[in-house]
Amino acid sequence: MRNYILVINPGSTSTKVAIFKGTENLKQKNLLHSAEEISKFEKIADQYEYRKQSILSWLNEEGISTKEIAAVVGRGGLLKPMPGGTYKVTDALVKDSQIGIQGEHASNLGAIIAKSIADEEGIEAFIVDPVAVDEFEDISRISGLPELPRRSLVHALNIKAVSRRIAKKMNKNIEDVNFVVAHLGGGISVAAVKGGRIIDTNNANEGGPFSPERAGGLPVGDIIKLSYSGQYTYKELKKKIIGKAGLVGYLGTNDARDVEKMIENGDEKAKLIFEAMCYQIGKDIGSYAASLCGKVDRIILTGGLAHSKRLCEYIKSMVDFIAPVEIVAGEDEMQSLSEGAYRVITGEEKAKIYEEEVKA
Ligand SMILES: Nc1ncnc2c1ncn2[C@@H]1O[C@H](COP(=O)(O)OP(=O)(O)O)[C@@H](O)[C@H]1O
Ligand SMILES: CCCC(=O)OP(=O)(O)O
Repeated sequence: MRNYILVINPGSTSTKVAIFKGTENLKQKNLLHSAEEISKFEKIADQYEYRKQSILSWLNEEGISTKEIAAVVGRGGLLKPMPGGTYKVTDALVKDSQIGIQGEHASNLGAIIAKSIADEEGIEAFIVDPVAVDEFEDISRISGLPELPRRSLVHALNIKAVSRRIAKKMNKNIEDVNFVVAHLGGGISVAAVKGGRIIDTNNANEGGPFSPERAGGLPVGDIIKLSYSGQYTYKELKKKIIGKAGLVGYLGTNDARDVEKMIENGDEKAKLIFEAMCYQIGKDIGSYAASLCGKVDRIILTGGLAHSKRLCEYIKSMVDFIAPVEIVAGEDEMQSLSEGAYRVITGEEKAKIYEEEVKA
């Protein structure tokens, strides 16, 4: 009897897996991948077989047969720019995930692994609100250099889920409310969400505030100089900006809890850097409030960093003149993935087809 939905959420150092029955989370595990293990692979897509086997072993340990799974749902990656929603994983979607059409990121593995497990069982695979969700208004795409348009690469899954949750709490339809949502995790997205659509955001990999691991927006002239300095290869500089910058670059840790301990022990540098991160987040919230012409019903702080009282208080003191601030600490990605698949399985929503939705 096929009763379960298998949920797969690949991150840079772990793969979160869960088994849902309907919308109830029955079992969840964070399968950790050591830096040593991951570094053996040249490209992210090469990790496919290794991560798939970890998932199958976990199912085995839990005594769950793949014959009990009705559908598989994965986090969607850096595909072609696409509208939000639940998508059936087609061959074209898998191909673009393998290529990493907008870049390399662990989320590209979600669709690849989901489809492979689903195909072996003759069932369907889905992704929900992938990182490549693009609902930008035309004006948001203009960067100042015609060759380099601004791109929407964003924590769409959690941003849309918390937006739905807060709209419900306000007894409002999502179409009738505007939010500025800051997803504050390993990467940071600050987004203007107008009636449920993400109409503008920073690129969470390459712009916006600096984050626990990422540099965020950098002075353009200086980064060109650094690129040609001979100090770094292309790969080294990319890795530095995405994984060895932000809190890691200044303080040697990506764990905000460690930084808070340093501050409590009187470390002035740690205080300055932590507050600079909060300050940059606050400034971007103000900027996206302006994108919404100040018509902001709520500011929402979410992601792992939103567990930090110090961080939330700092940002609140900067932005609560704009709108009331809601804190949704952590993220609801596994639940949101399962719900996206469930809405399709139960016929409440029709799965979108990638090839029909994306521009050629
Ligand atoms: N209770 C907490 N207090 C302060 N910071 C926290 C807490 N829990 C998690 N964090 C921080 O949140 C960040 C990770 O956020 P998370 O949303 O889990 O990221 P990702 O899913 O992108 O890896 C880390 O810097 C971590 O230290
Ligand atoms: C590339 C945007 C998505 C992102 O940054 O995700 P993580 O924070 O999970 O790396």
